[in-house]
Amino acid sequence: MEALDYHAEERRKAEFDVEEMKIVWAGSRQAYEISDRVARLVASDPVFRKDNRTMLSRKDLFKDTLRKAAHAWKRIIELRLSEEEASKLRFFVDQPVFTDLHWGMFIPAIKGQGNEEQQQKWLPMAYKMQIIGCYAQTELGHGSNVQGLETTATFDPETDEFVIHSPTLTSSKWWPGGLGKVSTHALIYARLITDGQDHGVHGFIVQLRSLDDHLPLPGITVGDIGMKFGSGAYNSMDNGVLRFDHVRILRDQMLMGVSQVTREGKFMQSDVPRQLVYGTMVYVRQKIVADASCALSRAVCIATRYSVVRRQFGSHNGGPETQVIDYKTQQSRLFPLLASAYAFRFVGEWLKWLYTDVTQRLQASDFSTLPEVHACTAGLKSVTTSATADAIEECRKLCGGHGYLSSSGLPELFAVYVPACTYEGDNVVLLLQVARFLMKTVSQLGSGKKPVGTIAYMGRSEHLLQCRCEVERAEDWLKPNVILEAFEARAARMSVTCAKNLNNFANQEEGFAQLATDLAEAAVAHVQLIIVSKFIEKLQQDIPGKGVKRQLEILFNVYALSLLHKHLGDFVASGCITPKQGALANEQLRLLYSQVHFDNPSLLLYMVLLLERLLQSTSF
Ligand SMILES: CC/C=C\C/C=C\C/C=C\C/C=C\C/C=C\CCCC(=O)SCCNC(=O)CCNC(=O)[C@H](O)C(C)(C)COP(=O)(O)OP(=O)(O)OC[C@H]1O[C@@H](n2cnc3c(N)ncnc32)[C@H](O)[C@@H]1OP(=O)(O)O
Ligand SMILES: Cc1cc2nc3c(=O)[nH]c(=O)nc-3n(C[C@H](O)[C@H](O)[C@H](O)COP(=O)(O)OP(=O)(O)OC[C@H]3O[C@@H](n4cnc5c(N)ncnc54)[C@H](O)[C@@H]3O)c2cc1C
Repeated sequence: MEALDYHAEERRKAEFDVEEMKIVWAGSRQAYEISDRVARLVASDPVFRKDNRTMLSRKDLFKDTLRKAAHAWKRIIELRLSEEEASKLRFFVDQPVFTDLHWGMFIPAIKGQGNEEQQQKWLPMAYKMQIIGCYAQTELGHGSNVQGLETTATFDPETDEFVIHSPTLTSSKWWPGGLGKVSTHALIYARLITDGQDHGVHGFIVQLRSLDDHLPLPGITVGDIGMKFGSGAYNSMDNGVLRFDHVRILRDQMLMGVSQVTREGKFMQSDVPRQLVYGTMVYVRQKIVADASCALSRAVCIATRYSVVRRQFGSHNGGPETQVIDYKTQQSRLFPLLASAYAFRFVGEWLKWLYTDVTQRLQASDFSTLPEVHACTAGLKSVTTSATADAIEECRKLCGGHGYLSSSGLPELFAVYVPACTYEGDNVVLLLQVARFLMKTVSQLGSGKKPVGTIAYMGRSEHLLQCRCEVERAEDWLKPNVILEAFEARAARMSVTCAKNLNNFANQEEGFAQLATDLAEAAVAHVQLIIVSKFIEKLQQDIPGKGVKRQLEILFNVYALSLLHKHLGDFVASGCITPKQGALANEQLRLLYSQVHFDNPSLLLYMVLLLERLLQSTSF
């Protein structure tokens, strides 16, 4: 049977309503319709072709990218696409490009950290792309440590200007996307200095290139930092280097939404947390979580198609060989990745709500949920991108030799995706931020301050440290409350143990440094609990369509039980489950794999409906 006929056959065998499942994946019928419409628009437009990407030189790749970006902008204007449709179109063009940072960071930063006048001045030009902006925070010497940045912005009361300067080689801005060739402006994060006093890092809008001839302005040295990982991939992006030699900007070019400098040079810190200067990073981190589910679904889609079509060994009496998807080892490697795509999709939907909620609260000067939002965005960005990067590599291996071919789509997908573990915050550094939040919560347990939201379970830690999971048979692991309690007990035990061990150190900072690995692992346990709990909440919603909810329940159990199996040591050490109960969980997982199989290609292949036209380079 031809591969495509087989796919059609597999779809027909689906025991659930594929059309409704597409809506679940997209988040709503409207979102699905927009995605499908824009995906068809991109797939049918030869300008957006991708199959030649890995064969182009860096220069031709960059020209090709500029051409696509210009064509995308032209189509957005011609078709009067909405902001959501335009964002989808840029997403489906699927090539790292300067507009990612212009729309994804430069504009959000002005909206989040600029005052009303600055928004009115800069946003209209940015929306019309009369100026192109980038987000220039990282320097050659500092990326993770934002408070270590060296670029200076010194206020000159004589002229009512800031002098932007790169005092050292390591203060050179290094990495900003869009900086190397395209951006006319940058959002520069620099040390604010007034009257000899250093007020820490703040944002400044600085013009880099002339709007007439695009040449760098006086005092500006700017260029591209060169080839990056792999051919094609992120080399379509002009990540750049930038140095300032006493460049003067007007005072009103400091973003004044969070803090201000008066005409007299007085620094005014509004009564808002200084960390709002980091707000754009929080915004992007929550976007990256949803993006992880997309990248993961693409890799799993390729690996599933291969696994359904590929046959190897097992022929009897000249009959067909065995489909590799029927091997238990293939299933145990592939199906948890399929389940993870859904898990990340749903937690990404929730995180978008959490971010929207905190944005509304901030407008009412309610900062109460800011610490939790920071911990959730940092932790989920870290855990989902690490898992997705590992999963894309696993999908390559699941496809045998073909997975290593560019035409499989996997090498390019891997090369474009893996920097997500680094940009917008190194994943370990972000886990340590989560750990800091966990330790602070544990330290306050006796204070009467009741933990709420995603950390509420910590308020039940006394019970959780004693609880024993009620599992006597494998099918007991199919109960969401049993799984949830196991994950809560594991996370609580790991955090409380770290907190106790920290008390063995006279100096908390020294203790945190010595226990950093344990703290990072406790952070992972906390974040995985959030993902599991949001999947459960999704299943508690009304999910229409024949068999759709049933399939999602199977995927939930595959996701949770495969994690439990992978981290069994943590769960058993927490005392909440016994080795025998762990074995029963693994037995249940094996049973689930056989259920997922018969629907798997349909589950996956409907996702292909959205993406296969974009995986033009996938040749099998
Ligand atoms: C290709 C596209 C694919 C996917 C994306 C899709 C859409 C996205 C849209 C647009 C983006 C486009 C493309 C994305 C691709 C590439 C872009 C990449 C851009 C970048 O990389 S920009 C640079 C990113 N850099 C970082 O993330 C730096 C990481 N470091 C930090 O954030 C900080 O240095 C720190 C948090 C590690 C430490 O900060 P600090 O020293 O000031 O703070 P402390 O650790 O001392 O903590 C003090 C206190 O503050 C709290 N805190 C810290 N941070 C925050 C925060 N952000 N919000 C709220 N609170 C915060 C901390 O918890 C402490 O509180 P406590 O109560 O005192 O404990
Ligand atoms: C493709 C790409 C695009 C980018 N785009 C932009 C952009 O547009 N704008 C921008 O400003 N930046 C951008 N960046 C830079 C990016 O944000 C930084 O690289 C990132 O924040 C990591 O910082 P770093 O490079 O200093 O890594 P480092 O912090 O030097 O990390 C190196 C190692 O040190 C470890 N480490 C560091 N600190 C600690 C600690 N306290 N405890 C334990 N371990 C620690 C890390 O875990 C890691 O293993 C981009 C980077 C990439 C790769």
